[in-house]
Amino acid sequence: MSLLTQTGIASLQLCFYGAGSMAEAIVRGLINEKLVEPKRISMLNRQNEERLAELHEKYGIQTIVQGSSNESYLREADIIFLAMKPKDAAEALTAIKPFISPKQLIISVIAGLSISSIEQLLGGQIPVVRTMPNTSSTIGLGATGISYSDVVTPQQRLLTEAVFNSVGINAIVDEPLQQAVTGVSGSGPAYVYYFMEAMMEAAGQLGLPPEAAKELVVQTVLGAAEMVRATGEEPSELRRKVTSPNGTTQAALEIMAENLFSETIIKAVHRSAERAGELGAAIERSISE
Ligand SMILES: NC(=O)C1=CN([C@@H]2O[C@H](COP(=O)(O)OP(=O)(O)OC[C@H]3O[C@@H](n4cnc5c(N)ncnc54)[C@H](O)[C@@H]3O)[C@@H](O)[C@H]2O)C=CC1
Ligand SMILES: O=C(O)[C@@H]1CCC=N1
Repeated sequence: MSLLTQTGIASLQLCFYGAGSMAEAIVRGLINEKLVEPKRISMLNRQNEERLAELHEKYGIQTIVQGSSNESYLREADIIFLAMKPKDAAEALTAIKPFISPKQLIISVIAGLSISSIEQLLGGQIPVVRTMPNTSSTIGLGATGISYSDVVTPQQRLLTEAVFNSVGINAIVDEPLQQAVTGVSGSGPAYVYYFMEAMMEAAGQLGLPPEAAKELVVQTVLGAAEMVRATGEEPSELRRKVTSPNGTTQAALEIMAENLFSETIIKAVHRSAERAGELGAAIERSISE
């Protein structure tokens, strides 16, 4: 029997609270992987019927604007995913508290929001999972950091890991390390896209047609990531193999080093992690006010 079958996930009801890009990424992954039937997934949003209609059309999931029949979807869900922006979290969790019971599993994807803040807002005995996924979950290549509250059962852990395994890989981390995960893999896809944008711009400046530029850049990034994965070699070693003495790569890397490429990336990752802490602290302040 597969791990997924053992968890019994196919018979559960899942409710996503917040209908943004992260919720869509996970839903799309779950449906593509045939882990859960669309009719077992509901999604609630504060507003924006158009967005919900689009998601219903695209995935066949149940979509509901907050205030209509959302109460029953929340009560009946076995797993509730919290997927609104950090600034909306305190208000949203306060609003759903009356419909939540300790039989349910809460999985948050909200940057910075601590397990203790969720417990404060929803009540202490509810099993809570804090995660930091990324948007590559959409295509089954996500990377998710997972942390559990003390009352999450071994079965609920299996279930959580099955969900995030179905949309990529995951790492179980101590909760304080979720800020680091945010800086590395939560925000990480954006750094890679930024790098690709710059590569494509340079390709255009050098005369390559946009389509060829995009294809070459995409394949280069894909190939480089796959080389690290498939060979098991360190990126520094693979970089050395590309870099002929006094050749073209060395010339390019010298420009990068002169312009503090490495230091800039390191600073950026630290800043993202720090920002996750700030977002969490702002929620904590709003709870104690
Ligand atoms: N986008 C990303 O790459 C990642 C995002 N996250 C986290 O996921 C969460 C959502 O991010 P996105 O999907 O990018 O944001 P988004 O802005 O695309 O979606 C947020 C959704 O929540 C809804 N919402 C806001 N207040 C609500 C309320 N009171 N009740 C119900 N729905 C409400 C909004 O209408 C919107 O549809 C954030 O907390 C973010 O930190 C985590 C990892 C990666
Ligand atoms: O930018 C953000 O705040 C979210 C969290 C990680 C990726 N996106």
